[in-house]
Amino acid sequence: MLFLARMDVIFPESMDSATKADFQVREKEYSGNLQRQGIMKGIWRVVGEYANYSIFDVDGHDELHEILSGFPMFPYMDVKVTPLAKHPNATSDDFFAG
Ligand SMILES: O=C(O)CC1=CCC(=O)O1
Repeated sequence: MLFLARMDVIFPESMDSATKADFQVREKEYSGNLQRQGIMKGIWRVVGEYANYSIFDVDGHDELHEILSGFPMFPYMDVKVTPLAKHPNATSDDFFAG
């Protein structure tokens, strides 16, 4: 099942830059592992915002929740999830093949 997630990162103003940098390193590692496993199909920056759109291919809601809540930045993220179904006019089955 495919899901589109928008993640907005909101760090508290009081958080120092070293702590932010540490979150970014750990986030990249966690995210990279998911991408290498094919669970996270892609991630895009929202232009001009500290936010991203990502696509996840998971078995269901519980797995997605577990994955999202495992992101190191999860406590500082506002996450909105949209379930995706195949569009009848889609010319490619790529995302649905796996
Ligand atoms: O958008 C960001 O920088 C935060 C983030 C969430 C998942 C990821 O890889 O980065």
